[in-house]
Amino acid sequence: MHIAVIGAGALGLYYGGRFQEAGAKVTFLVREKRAEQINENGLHIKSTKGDYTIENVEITTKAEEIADPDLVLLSVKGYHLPGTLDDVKILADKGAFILPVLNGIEHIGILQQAVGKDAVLGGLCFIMATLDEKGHVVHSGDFDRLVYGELEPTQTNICQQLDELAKQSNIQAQHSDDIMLELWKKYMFITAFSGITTATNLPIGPVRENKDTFRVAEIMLDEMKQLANKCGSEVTEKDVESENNLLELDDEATSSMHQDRRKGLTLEVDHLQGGALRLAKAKGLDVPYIDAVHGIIKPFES
Ligand SMILES: NC(=O)C1=CN([C@@H]2O[C@H](COP(=O)(O)OP(=O)(O)OC[C@H]3O[C@@H](n4cnc5c(N)ncnc54)[C@H](OP(=O)(O)O)[C@@H]3O)[C@@H](O)[C@H]2O)C=CC1
Ligand SMILES: CC(C)(CO)C(=O)C(=O)O
Repeated sequence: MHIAVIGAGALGLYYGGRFQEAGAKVTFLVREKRAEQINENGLHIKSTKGDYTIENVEITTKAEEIADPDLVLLSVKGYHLPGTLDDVKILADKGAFILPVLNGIEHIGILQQAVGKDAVLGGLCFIMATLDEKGHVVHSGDFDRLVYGELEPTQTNICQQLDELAKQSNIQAQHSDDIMLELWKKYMFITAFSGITTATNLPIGPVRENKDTFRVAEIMLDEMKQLANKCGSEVTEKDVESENNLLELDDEATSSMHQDRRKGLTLEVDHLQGGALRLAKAKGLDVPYIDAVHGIIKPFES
């Protein structure tokens, strides 16, 4: 399989690297500055599951130069999605399916509108990864689950090819038969987790210790469940409980959004909490806790 990775950031480099390690052909489509950094330092994975250096790195800054892609792994931040759409179209026109792994939900509709429903798969990840100063990915924690699945019946074949590749890869992979439900469950969790850790500027331990603070996160989970239901996804109370790994995370665990706040980087506030508010408004649903937390974290967005 030939995989084009758009965004050789934390997730793109990690999963692209793992797929290359398993024998896939992987081309990274990057922007100029990242290309210079990769040419200088190469691409390397530092991971609790074993390090890996990508040999014979294939990078390009032009989507037109990528021949016969089967799959595009789209792993940019939500605020960079509009800037990738021309390249996504070029690659979809060459016959590639698009596997977005962004947190959130709005990007699915945006991509479907750009390249048609048949080309867009559903995908998400559970992993803690970041780039270091050399542009190498550092994977911490012991999980790296990639969940993917068909949003349209025409996507069975490419998902089966991905199953075969995933079996050979050093990652936890799950082919879901209801990827929309999985996307909503992750969206529910990440909206609450990133919201509360970023708003308090604390990891989950101290948040959990203070009942009044933790209750805010729990109510956000409930509001997200109601939103998922309004949007046609049957997230249940049981899903809320089992997705509520807020209770099981290590005390120091925090969201990638909170880590980005600590580093002074741009945050995905509009893509995650902002997206939830737009959807809630369209469905006539009140989500006052998400609204309040969105307001609190907005000043740190950029
Ligand atoms: N990191 C994590 O642990 C997790 C992240 N996620 C989600 O995954 C998504 C990706 O996050 P993450 O990998 O951390 O983000 P990163 O910021 O590490 O990587 C994104 C990369 O996209 C690149 N990029 C942006 N626009 C373009 C473009 N037009 N063409 C090519 N490359 C581009 C950026 O490159 P440049 O250097 O050019 O700016 C950057 O390297 C987010 O939605 C995040 O919420 C989900 C689970 C865990
Ligand atoms: C919670 C976590 C680390 C799980 O992948 C995540 O998605 C994020 O913080 O962005």
